[in-house]
Amino acid sequence: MGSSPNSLNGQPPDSPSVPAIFTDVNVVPEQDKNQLEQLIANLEGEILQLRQKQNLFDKKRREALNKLIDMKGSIRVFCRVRPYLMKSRRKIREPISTGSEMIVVRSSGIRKEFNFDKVFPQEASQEEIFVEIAPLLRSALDGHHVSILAFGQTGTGKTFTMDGTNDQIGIIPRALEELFSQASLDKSSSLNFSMSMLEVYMGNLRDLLSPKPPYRAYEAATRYNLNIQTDPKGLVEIEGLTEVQIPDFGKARWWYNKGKRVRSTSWTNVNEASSRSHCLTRITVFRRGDALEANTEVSKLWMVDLGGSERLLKTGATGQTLDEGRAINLSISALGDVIAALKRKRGHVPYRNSKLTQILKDSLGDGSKVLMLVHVSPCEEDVGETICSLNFAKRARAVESVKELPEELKKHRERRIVELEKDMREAEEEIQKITKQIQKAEFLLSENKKLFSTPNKSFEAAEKNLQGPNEDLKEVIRTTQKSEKASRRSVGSSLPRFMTSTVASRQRQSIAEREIVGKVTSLQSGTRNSVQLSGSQSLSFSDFRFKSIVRSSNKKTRHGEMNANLTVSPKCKDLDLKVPSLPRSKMVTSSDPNLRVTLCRHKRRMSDFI
Ligand SMILES: Nc1ncnc2c1ncn2[C@@H]1O[C@H](COP(=O)(O)OP(=O)(O)OP(=O)(O)O)[C@@H](O)[C@H]1O
Repeated sequence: MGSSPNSLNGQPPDSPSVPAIFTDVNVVPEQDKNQLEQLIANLEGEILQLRQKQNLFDKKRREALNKLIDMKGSIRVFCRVRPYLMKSRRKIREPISTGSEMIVVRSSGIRKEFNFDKVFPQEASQEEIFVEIAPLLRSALDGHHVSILAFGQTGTGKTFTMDGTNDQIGIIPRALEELFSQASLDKSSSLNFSMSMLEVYMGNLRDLLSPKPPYRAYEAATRYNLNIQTDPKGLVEIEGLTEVQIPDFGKARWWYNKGKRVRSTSWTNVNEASSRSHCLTRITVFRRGDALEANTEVSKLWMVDLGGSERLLKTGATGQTLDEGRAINLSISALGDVIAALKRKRGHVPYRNSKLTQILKDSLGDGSKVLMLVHVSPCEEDVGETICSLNFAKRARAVESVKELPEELKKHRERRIVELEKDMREAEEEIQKITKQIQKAEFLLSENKKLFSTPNKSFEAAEKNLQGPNEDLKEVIRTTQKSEKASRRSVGSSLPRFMTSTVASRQRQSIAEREIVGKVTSLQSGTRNSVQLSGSQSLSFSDFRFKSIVRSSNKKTRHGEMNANLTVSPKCKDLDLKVPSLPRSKMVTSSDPNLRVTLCRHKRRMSDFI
């Protein structure tokens, strides 16, 4: 799930295809190798330090998010009003009106007001709902158990919210995608996921992902009655439940669709495709820190589409459908009791009253985050059901709701929330910055390692290899040699005065060097201008070979025969020359804290070029 060590900003750096002919020219003498070795060790140390810093900020971010969610309430309740459907009878005076955290039901002279953490009106999009869910997913990735439960009257849009349609994707498929996308950004730990899906149908558990055994009826194969076990630590496990590894979003989506197809649906008078059971999707998150904190944390994310609560008389249910309805209602009421007991911090929490609450036992209590999404219909004829559902949701909501807090405490709470949000943002920004620095350092490290492993052949030997058909490349190297010989007199302190550089030439040279450093830095940050060299392959303007190659290539450019491997920017031809070869004493290093790239230039022995 991490990116390649050489990648910059998650992108593999552009590495030029280095012709073998140039590889042989890359000669690293012994003394340079020692220096290179030191450089590699420094970079490794830097990476280690940066990782430690990254872990620290990640811890800060996790703590801030956790406090933030707890401050907002670890059991939160959202309400969503379904839009009118084609078949709905619409009255001029609508019974439901909404505010951002309030819903009012008016009918036959009664007026009831309910407050929730968030109320989504009829026109709310799937995206708007998901935005509010996303922090909980982050919390699950951080190691907390999270449960997202959709409930409400039959036909009010629970399945629409949780699963959605092809063009209006719901919470579960979005969450799957988001988990993988967040995991790919998380460089401080490695995250792996597995998935299970089950259905609680008439008090029995059915594995929705169980493999289809040959020679067996499908129904029989899936109608397992699974046992729920609780280990001494209080962790719940469902015996024999299929758990599949999901390495990527595509696989996750595939398994999810498979489980969905098995879910039982049957016909009632209220909803054409009514869910007759509770459908539970569990994503288990395995979070493993880096070597510094190597333990694996396991957390569960439950996304539950509860069966429709309904007045059984109204649905016209009889026989099995009536029993299904009763079972659904019983377990929803048991869930309400559990949440009420948790909220009142009662010693006894009645988990055992239903299979649903037994399954969710370890994901509803202390340290877990619970989000209940109550769904209601906008229609007049459903007002009774709507009030029932809203009363249930109200019971589930935290007692210490913000409305009931004294003004002073409310203000303090709001201030604290702003502070925590700021802390979280700052920590996230730092993490991003450090991640980029690590990527750069890793890139430099790998480049220098490549340089280190370059075979130590002589330049003459390299020249012997110049037998290939590429005359342009040969020409570049020959010109380089000639030019180096010719200009070696200009280097060194023993040069006659008239041959030393003028003020103007020194200025030109220093501008040129600065620009090269700039080019390399921009390459490190993943921006590909016309620079085709990796960091350690850049040439300094003062390098003889560089100058001569520039001259040679410029000449060629003028004649329109530029070598395909050489690119010259129209703006600054000399400085943008890209040669996919590696001058022997050019190493790329970085200086902490900003990992600024500098070219480590070395004095050359003149014999190197003869
Ligand atoms: N927000 C919405 N926007 C558009 N259509 C919606 C919305 N909510 C629900 N619907 C539509 O209403 C119908 C019933 O929705 P859905 O099946 O999701 O209800 P449900 O609560 O899951 O029902 P049941 O409990 O019987 O399974 C579907 O046709 C669905 O597409």
